[in-house]
Amino acid sequence: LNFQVLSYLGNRYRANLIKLREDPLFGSKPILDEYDFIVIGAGAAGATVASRLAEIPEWKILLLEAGKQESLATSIPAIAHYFQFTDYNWAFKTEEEPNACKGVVNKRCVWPQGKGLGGSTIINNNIYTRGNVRDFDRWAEAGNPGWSYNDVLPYFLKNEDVTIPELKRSPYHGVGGPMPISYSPYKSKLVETFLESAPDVGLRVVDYNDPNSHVGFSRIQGTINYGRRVTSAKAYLRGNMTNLHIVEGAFVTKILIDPSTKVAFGVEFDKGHSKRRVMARKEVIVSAGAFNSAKLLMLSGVGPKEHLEPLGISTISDLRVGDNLQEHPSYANLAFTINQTIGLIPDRIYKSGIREALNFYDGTGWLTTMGCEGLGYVKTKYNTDPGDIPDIEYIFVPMHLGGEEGLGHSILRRSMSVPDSVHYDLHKGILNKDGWSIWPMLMYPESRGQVRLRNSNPYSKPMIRANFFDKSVDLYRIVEGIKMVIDLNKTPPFQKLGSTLSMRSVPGCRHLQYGTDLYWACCVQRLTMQMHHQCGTCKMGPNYDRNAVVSPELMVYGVSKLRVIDCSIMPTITGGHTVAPAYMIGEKGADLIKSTWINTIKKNN
Ligand SMILES: Cc1cc2nc3c(=O)[nH]c(=O)nc-3n(C[C@H](O)[C@H](O)[C@H](O)COP(=O)(O)OP(=O)(O)OC[C@H]3O[C@@H](n4cnc5c(N)ncnc54)[C@H](O)[C@@H]3O)c2cc1C
Repeated sequence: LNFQVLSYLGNRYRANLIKLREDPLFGSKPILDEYDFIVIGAGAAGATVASRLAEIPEWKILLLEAGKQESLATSIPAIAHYFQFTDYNWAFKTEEEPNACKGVVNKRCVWPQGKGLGGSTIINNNIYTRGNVRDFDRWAEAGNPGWSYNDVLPYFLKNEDVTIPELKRSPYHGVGGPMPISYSPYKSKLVETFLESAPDVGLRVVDYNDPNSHVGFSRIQGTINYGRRVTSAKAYLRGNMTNLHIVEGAFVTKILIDPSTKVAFGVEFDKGHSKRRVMARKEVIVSAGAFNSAKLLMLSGVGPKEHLEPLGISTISDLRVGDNLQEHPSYANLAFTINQTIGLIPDRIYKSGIREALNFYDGTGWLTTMGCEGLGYVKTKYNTDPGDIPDIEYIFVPMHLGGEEGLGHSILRRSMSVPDSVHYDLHKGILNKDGWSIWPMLMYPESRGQVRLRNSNPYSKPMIRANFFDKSVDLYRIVEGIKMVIDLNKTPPFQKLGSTLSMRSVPGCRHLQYGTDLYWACCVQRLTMQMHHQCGTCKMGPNYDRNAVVSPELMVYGVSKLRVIDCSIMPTITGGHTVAPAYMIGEKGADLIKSTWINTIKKNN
């Protein structure tokens, strides 16, 4: 019976694989010498662009992806963090930071980015949030026509297929798009407590993706279907598009740009042990994510001249590539314990592994959880905006970091690079005890970081300076968020569970009085936690913006036939997690390309 079940699962998995070119397993066609469009990177934005371009049957499109296909295991939302320890992760790290990451392993914060057909959507946490109306209106006000909230809303809707019954009729949700949006089938009792506590702090339960109700608490809308992860590859690349050639294991090392005409005409990439060149008749599109898009442009001569020339790279267009890096820092070490066994304790759940596997097969059970279950959008005392614009996001997790001992051993906190000694000291006495945490995430950082080449070798990882808390208000907004979470714990719904804050202080901050602003600031600076929402490194802006890398049409300044379409184009980070905006950017980017070339075709006729 077991054999039959396994071979059934194996066959189903194989039937779902994307057919690749030049792969002996699939006996498919060779890569051509020339395409109309070459898209680099099959992540959230790249897969979207490539599949939308393939809607034009006369066009031939090549999608190059450095990583491999997802697997049956990566479709399990609950174990997302494990894949950060596999080759589905580019596994970047910050340099030593002046104001952050001081207590993590080697004082360098880990910075994952997904690698494979699906990009970061293979390893992300499936949280689907779009951000605030003002985020996009500000992009437009900064000289980017076509990017206001009203302009981009149709692209959010085009991506979405909401299956949450109460949201299906909302004009702010899409039905029938490639990306299913649902709640996780698994719901802990603790998330109900979180939602019940909203009125006690003057808030409502809202749909945070409705532009009229951002501030409030909610369950998490997720990019999942029947409890399974849906990646950009699953959503966009499974169709039978014969004009779209998809190649995995293709590491792009350079964009080919004619130095005299400044026209992009192809790419160079490594596949297996061979170096390849493929030409683009119409455009090259860079969708390699905020670190690798910046890196690839710089390797190809597009970037700050003062940085490129000493590395021996001649500058084709002197642009501020790699500046303006933004991210959402947070703090994940608040631990509350409760007196009931209703938390998510991996050890307890893994011990009923067979039952959970069968549940997952039916699209139910613990394995379908995203780990975090609720979001709260709140305003701190630093937020003077009269509108519906929060400055801190609460990420509600029905477990504290001390809850993952035993089976499934400390994967979550290892993914945050918290050293063993700190972890066991901080969670002494509460290991594997039921409880919860809220991670307060800074929504609009004022500090800006930077990405630079380490050298001119395409295989070297870029230098990343996050520069967290360069502006101290960023730090103190998180501190306010922490204090507000501690107050939330005093509300009746949490108190009914005997919820208690663990007051063991963080090693390295014990010289400060527990609970003061200085103490919490020290904790955040030592155990800085990140959301992996890197963006902004190829900033979109008008031609008079000296820091802009791409135009509002996403064309790289100073080079023709070259666009960047991914999170790196964001002028400012959105107020929420970034995958929904990445899909929106991909959808809109594809339309911008179509409007350029379809109009040209018409004009020529
Ligand atoms: C661990 C983690 C958790 C996250 N959780 C959430 C969440 O819950 N909700 C949310 O909204 N957002 C989340 N995010 C962020 C979100 O997934 C990203 O913002 C989004 O996927 C970015 O899309 P992108 O297209 O810009 O880049 P990516 O999706 O990262 O895609 C870039 C692709 O380009 C490929 N590539 C790079 N360089 C090359 C090269 N030289 N040659 C060929 N291919 C190349 C990469 O392998 C990758 O496949 C998370 C991210 C991570 C890493």
